[in-house]
Amino acid sequence: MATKVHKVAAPMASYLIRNGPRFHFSHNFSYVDIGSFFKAIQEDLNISADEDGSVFLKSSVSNYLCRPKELEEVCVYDFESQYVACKPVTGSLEWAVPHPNNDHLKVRQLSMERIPVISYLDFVNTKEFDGNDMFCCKTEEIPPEKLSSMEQHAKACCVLFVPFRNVADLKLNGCYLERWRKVYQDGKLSKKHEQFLMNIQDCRNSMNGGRPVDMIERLTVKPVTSRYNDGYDVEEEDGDDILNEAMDQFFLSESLELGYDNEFRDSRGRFQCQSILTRCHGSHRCGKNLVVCPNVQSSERFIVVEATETRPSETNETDFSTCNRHLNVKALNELALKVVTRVVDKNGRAIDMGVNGTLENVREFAELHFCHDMEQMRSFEIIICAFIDKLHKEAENTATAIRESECLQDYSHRESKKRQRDGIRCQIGKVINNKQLIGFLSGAGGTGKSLVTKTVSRYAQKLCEALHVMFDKRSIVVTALTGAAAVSINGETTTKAFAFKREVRNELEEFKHAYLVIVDEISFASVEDVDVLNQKMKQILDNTMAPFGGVPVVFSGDFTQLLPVGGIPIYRRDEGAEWRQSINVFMELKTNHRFGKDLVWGKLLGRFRDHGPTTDEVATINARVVGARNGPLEKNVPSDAVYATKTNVDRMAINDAIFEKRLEKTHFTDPNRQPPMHTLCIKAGNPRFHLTGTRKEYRVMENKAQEQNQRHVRGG
Ligand SMILES: Nc1ncnc2c1ncn2[C@@H]1O[C@H](COP(=O)(O)OP(=O)(O)OP(=O)(O)O)[C@@H](O)[C@H]1O
Repeated sequence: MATKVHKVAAPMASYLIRNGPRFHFSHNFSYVDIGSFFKAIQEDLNISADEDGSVFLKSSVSNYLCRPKELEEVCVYDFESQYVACKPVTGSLEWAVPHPNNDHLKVRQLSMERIPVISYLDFVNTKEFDGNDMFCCKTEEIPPEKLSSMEQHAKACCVLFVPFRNVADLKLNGCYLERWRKVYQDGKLSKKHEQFLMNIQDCRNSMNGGRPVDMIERLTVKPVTSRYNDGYDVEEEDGDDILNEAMDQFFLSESLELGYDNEFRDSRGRFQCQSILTRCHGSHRCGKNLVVCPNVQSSERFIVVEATETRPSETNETDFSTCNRHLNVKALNELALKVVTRVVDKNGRAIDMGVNGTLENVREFAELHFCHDMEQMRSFEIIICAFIDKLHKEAENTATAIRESECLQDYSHRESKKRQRDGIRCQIGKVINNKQLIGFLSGAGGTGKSLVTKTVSRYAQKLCEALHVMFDKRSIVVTALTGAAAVSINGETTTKAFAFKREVRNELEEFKHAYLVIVDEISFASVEDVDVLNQKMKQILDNTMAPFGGVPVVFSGDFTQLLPVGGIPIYRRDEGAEWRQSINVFMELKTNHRFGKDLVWGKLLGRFRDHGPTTDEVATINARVVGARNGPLEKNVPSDAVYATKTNVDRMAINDAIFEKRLEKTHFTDPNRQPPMHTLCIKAGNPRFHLTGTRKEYRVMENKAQEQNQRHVRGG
């Protein structure tokens, strides 16, 4: 890790370690190649050199095998972390067995331990022999296929933690497993080594397990077509059973001491699953999923499902077996009659609800999610109605085939359903004036633009699921002009989604079920960007007649925020006229929700945006400067405060200061003491200044790095 606020994940830390020259490290590393030990074992650990003196075994292997007599009881792990083969110095130890480089190398103990870097791929996943028993303690009869993976696992463990000179030392009764078992049972494995092994095994066992899928792919809801045929009952699944099961899991897992890891929503979007790394001695577990309800505060976890509308589906003639990606009018008819469930808290307040695509339902959903913000509610209504309208259109396109399959049904019954659906569609269509929506969702930062677009996706996802229609990253194409904005709305960049930088290939298949396109951070778009988007969408969707290929589009952003890099902004009177004219709905959000805890500040920023600062407002800000007269004191700045700085030099200085504070708490001033294992300090700069982890040296290095960077910035 680097500082309190800038943590480096394990893969990045490992990358930095491997590509070190540019960085300083508080700890040293040594690579333990267990693979070469395995290879040497095959050759019976036979160390020899031929006539011209070339060594048969890898040096790390021969170093260990010839280690001095004093180190007889030292295992590979400790040898690699505490000793080194080097030119003879006072106090260095003699090899016990003639070493291939006997004449110019001896063994010396390091003053500062190194961290052995071990590849967990050399270990076996303990799931292969059940029970996650790393120490292979279970002695009951083991099936032969499990025995061989246990043996392999025991071999790796023995090589690392059992002192040996020859293969016989690693085996008992001819097998590694017996030796490893004995070592553990005799208490010869230290607690420290046990912990290291557990860490390695955790990495190995969790490989490819629980890795969250692509953020965008997570949205995909696959249609479940067989449910109806299997007698699947909507009311039953929406009822208490699923909830009780989820809550059972939740309470069960709460009793454990857990560290949270990944989070993802279940496919129904109702519960949030958290996958957790758990670890217990003995019955060693690696990962676990638990389910919580995302909308409920911890004090209000008891929730019930209440079906407020109990009108049952009026027929049982549903046949969704043909329904896959394709919508049909019948499914839409059925949906309007479906029970709409609401999840309520213990006080009876609704906290989540089902969807059925009617205008009434859309409005209720909006009320639930936007807490009386009328502009947000209206914007949501317009955008989601454009989506639903497109769904109806697609259903109409597939209607011919469906009608044929329905020809044996009672004509009048079919007609009455059609009338009902036409009524619903008419209401939805009116909201968007029966036009292709090309909307602009605007509002200052914090007014909830992202929340509106996310809620649209949420409703759409639920609706598609209820319709048994595939919902994926192309059902609503969520894009943003910048990568950072794209990540924050779980989308992709507009450039990537619409092939800005390459020829359009055959994307129609991928996009033919696109019901809505969202383009966020539109202030970053230049006039050319919008033009390219229009052309590309026409090409991809194979529809040159309608703007943007005929799919509803919502541009979202705030022109008082950042401008395009190097292009002409689209709000310019002349150049952006075409874009402005294409917009047929303008939605502006006005209530700022980001500053709920500091309304004065929120209002002040709002006025800044609209009119520029007044003298009084400048005075208000100055009164809040840390250290100013009557202003807040530095010691009162919360430790998790976010800093905005103008230059990288300031940013670095602040980060360094935070890090320095942490070191004060965790590191010793004595340079001879080992830096603690919990913090690995990696710092860019000149590697000549070696970071040993003491506070004093760190400060020296920090000043040098600072100086260099200052020079760099000034010079550049
Ligand atoms: N109706 C609401 N009720 C409560 N909180 C809300 C509401 N609308 C938005 N928020 C909260 O306000 C914060 C800002 O919302 P959001 O990020 O959607 O704004 P934004 O307009 O997209 O901002 P920016 O332009 O900076 O990206 C978020 O934490 C969001 O959850």
